[in-house]
Amino acid sequence: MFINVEHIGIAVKDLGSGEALYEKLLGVASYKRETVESESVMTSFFQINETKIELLQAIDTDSPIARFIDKKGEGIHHIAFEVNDIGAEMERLKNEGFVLLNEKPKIGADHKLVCFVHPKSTYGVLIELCQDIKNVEP
Ligand SMILES: CC[C@H](C(=O)O)C(=O)SCCNC(=O)CCNC(=O)[C@H](O)C(C)(C)COP(=O)(O)OP(=O)(O)OC[C@H]1O[C@@H](n2cnc3c(N)ncnc32)[C@H](O)[C@@H]1OP(=O)(O)O
Ligand SMILES: [Co+2]
Repeated sequence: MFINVEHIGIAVKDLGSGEALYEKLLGVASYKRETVESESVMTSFFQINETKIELLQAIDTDSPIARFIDKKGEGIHHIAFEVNDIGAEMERLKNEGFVLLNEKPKIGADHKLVCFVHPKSTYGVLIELCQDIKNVEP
């Protein structure tokens, strides 16, 4: 089951400048920076009540963020939904014909297990599913 929009991912060339601008815009500071080596990204999170913004900078040229910015420029990169059971939701979406970008849930930022749905399945929007690791059945 999808619960809510967990975060909106925004690709930026430089995290420091992105943080300065979003701090000015939102009126709150980033609450954490986190590098996800497996995704070749460095992230910075802002939270306004239940809504989070995730700024993403590539940490190498092979990063999906680097390719995205090369192709489309800086801007909204993905929408992440919190789900109650990422394994079950991946199965359901696969059966519904959505193209998943990873076979199994993978470790994301901010203590989450994540999976991505190919934008070609979703009218051009990269969708991320995420489940808080503390809510995952052992
Ligand atoms: C996990 C840590 C953190 C978290 O929240 O926990 C993150 O969110 S990390 C975010 C970065 N990681 C990912 O995005 C992983 C999933 N993404 C991918 O596997 C690729 O980026 C993929 C498959 C979406 C695109 O791969 P690539 O750029 O190598 O391929 P193409 O350039 O050929 O793109 C194919 C097609 O998709 C369009 N595209 C690419 N990225 C996006 C996007 N973010 N939103 C919408 N559309 C996108 C691209 O323009 C191509 O379309 P076409 O019409 O063929 O030009
Ligand atoms: Co994300």
